[in-house]
Amino acid sequence: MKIAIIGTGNLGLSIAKGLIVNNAYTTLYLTKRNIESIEDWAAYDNVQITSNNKEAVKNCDILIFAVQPRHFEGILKSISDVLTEKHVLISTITGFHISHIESIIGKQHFIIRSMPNTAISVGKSITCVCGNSQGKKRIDIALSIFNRLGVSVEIPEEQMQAATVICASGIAFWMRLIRATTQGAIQLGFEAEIAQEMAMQTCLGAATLLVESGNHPEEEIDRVTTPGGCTIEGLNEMEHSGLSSSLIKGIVSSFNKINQISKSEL
Ligand SMILES: NC(=O)C1=CN([C@@H]2O[C@H](COP(=O)(O)OP(=O)(O)OC[C@H]3O[C@@H](n4cnc5c(N)ncnc54)[C@H](O)[C@@H]3O)[C@@H](O)[C@H]2O)C=CC1
Ligand SMILES: O=C(O)[C@@H]1CCC=N1
Repeated sequence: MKIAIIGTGNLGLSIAKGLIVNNAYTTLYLTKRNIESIEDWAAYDNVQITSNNKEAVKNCDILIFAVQPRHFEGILKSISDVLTEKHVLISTITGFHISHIESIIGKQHFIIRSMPNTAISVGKSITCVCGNSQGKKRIDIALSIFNRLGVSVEIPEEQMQAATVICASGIAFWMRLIRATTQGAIQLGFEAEIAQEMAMQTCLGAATLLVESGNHPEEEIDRVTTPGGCTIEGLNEMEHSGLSSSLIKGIVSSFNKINQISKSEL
């Protein structure tokens, strides 16, 4: 697979790392306006670095766009004359609707909208995808790329904003929970390093329990909460302080914001 990542910033570089570690390309082009910070990546086999998007498009079949929303339209216009029927376009751009992409380059192209997260760099992204009517014919290509870099699911485009909050912003939400747990552990007397190790591994253990058992979280909670014990004491105190409620309110705020951003992109 000849893959170009157009816009190699935070997300683009995470995708590049995932592709390189998993050996999931034959040729990989990484583009950026100022390539200085990514030049070292040219040391990997068959990785080309350029600021010339058209060159990357001409030499690749799969185009993954990871630029800020405000830059996307201009980039699409600038490459539209070199797009051909071989190209599959995969956008990761938040709030940028497929109809908007079609209005710039036409409906005839294979267009896929995706929402990965930065854990794609370690092969652990949950990536949601959807396509235009042409793109649906190539959705398997997108799913197979993203399945090598984690788990992917096809969802209706209407749910893409919600998926962005839960899956992409979700990385930041879970990081904050891990950090707060670490701070609690430090207060209980652990050194920062071991405190973070304990918080991370417990988080990983909890998620793995659910992934592997298919159980509901409350079933696993019941196994931990000894009647009259310390776990239920702590959990109830967290809930009195609004743990679940504050998480849900944060998710809804994030969703409202993404809808606002998305409207201004239309
Ligand atoms: N960061 C994240 O966790 C996620 C980001 N997204 C979306 O991915 C997109 C990129 O986000 P980030 O990586 O965080 O942004 P970023 O600002 O770190 O990266 C964007 C990159 O695009 C480059 N760029 C700008 N104009 C260009 C051009 N004409 N040609 C080539 N490269 C150009 C910039 O130099 C920059 O390196 C955004 O639309 C964002 O909404 C989606 C899911 C997760
Ligand atoms: O915060 C943002 O707006 C983008 C979308 C999801 C992750 N980063």
